[in-house]
Amino acid sequence: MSSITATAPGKIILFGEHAVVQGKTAIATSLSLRTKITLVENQRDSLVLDLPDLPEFGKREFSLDSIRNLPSFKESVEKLDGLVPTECNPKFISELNQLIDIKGLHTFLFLFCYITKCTRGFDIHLSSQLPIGSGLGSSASFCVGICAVLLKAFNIYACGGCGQCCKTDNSVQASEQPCLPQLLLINQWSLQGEKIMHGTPSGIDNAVSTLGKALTFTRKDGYKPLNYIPPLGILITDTKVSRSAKVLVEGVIQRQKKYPTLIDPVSNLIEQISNDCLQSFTKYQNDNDFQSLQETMELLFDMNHHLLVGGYGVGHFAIDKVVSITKSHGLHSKLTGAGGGGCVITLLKPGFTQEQINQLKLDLKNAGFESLEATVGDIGVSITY
Ligand SMILES: Nc1ncnc2c1ncn2[C@@H]1O[C@H](COP(=O)(O)OP(=O)(O)O)[C@@H](O)[C@H]1O
Ligand SMILES: C[C@@](O)(CCOP(=O)(O)O)CC(=O)O
Ligand SMILES: [Mg+2]
Repeated sequence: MSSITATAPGKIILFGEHAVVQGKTAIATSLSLRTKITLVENQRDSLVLDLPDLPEFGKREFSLDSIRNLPSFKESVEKLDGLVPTECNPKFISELNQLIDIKGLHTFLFLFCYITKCTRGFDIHLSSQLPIGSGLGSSASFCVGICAVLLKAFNIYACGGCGQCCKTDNSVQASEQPCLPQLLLINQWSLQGEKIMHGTPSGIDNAVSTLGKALTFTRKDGYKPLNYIPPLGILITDTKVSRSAKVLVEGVIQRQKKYPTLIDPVSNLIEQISNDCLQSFTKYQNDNDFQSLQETMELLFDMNHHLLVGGYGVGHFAIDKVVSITKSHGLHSKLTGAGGGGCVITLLKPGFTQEQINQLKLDLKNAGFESLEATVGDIGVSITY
């Protein structure tokens, strides 16, 4: 078998992070920063995994027997159907922890075992343009890429193997976004992986990494593609403060349980912010009044940010510093993703010159932060084979 490669985009959440876990509407768009995974079958009945972005792991080899012999392996995977995404058996997770105590590897090995049943050996390399643990959905793009290549390698197709998913013409290297049924299968398997990463993920991160472009999301109704988003200028700044999305998500859940009368109004107001954003997008499509759109978006950024910090408690002094620096340039910012560090998004003004952007980036750099150049609305997961 020749190699199979998948790339999956990261994302920014414009509005609604954490509130989406509470069942509210969030709006997310994909980024041009992507995770790439390449898989080649080997004849050594082993899994050779190369994760250069995880220095504590690096490159290691697992004999498939060391996984197959885990006590609950057989009961966990033997009855599985690759077309039916299944949540990980908690017993199996604790046994994987005996094998290796790095959470991301539990996610990888869970997806590998449940989708492939450890029947064949592979050399796998995964790396990303995304900062890890920074609110740009690196975990989701990690899961989406893994699921895409494994389902492809084992010819597991929700569509039964349509022409879009199974190019037979060997003359050219096929590079395709899988068909929608296959995208939905990848998305659902990825959500199972995100459950290990995030504990209680809403599903928005894996949805936008799978489908790309922009979408609205609620836990009840899932995703709805956004057919149009205005050409907003967004600067992404990484505070370089690492944090655990799982801990932050759990913290908001516990705070809501403890103070429902205080937190539910916060979530309801964030829902209103998301809805007002959608209305402002539609208004702009009709009246082309960018000034009015910018003014509304700046207010929505400020409100959502302060509700995340004051209401959900997911701020951080480094985030405050980034917001303050951008404010000194007359700009409005909000944390994106789980918070507690990670990334901040800043709404650039239409008339901002490159010189002004460079000065802003220099001020942020001098304060110890790193600004990322990325465009929004990239395509979703893509497979080359
Ligand atoms: N390129 C990568 N290589 C290895 N592991 C990765 C990579 N990207 C993400 N991960 C996994 O995802 C975890 C980060 O997930 P999370 O805390 O949700 O951050 P994010 O906000 O980036 O999604 C990492 O700790 C690691 O386990
Ligand atoms: C905080 C949350 O709304 C988004 C998490 O984003 P990230 O993993 O920090 O990129 C959690 C979720 O929706 O699963
Ligand atoms: Mg994540």
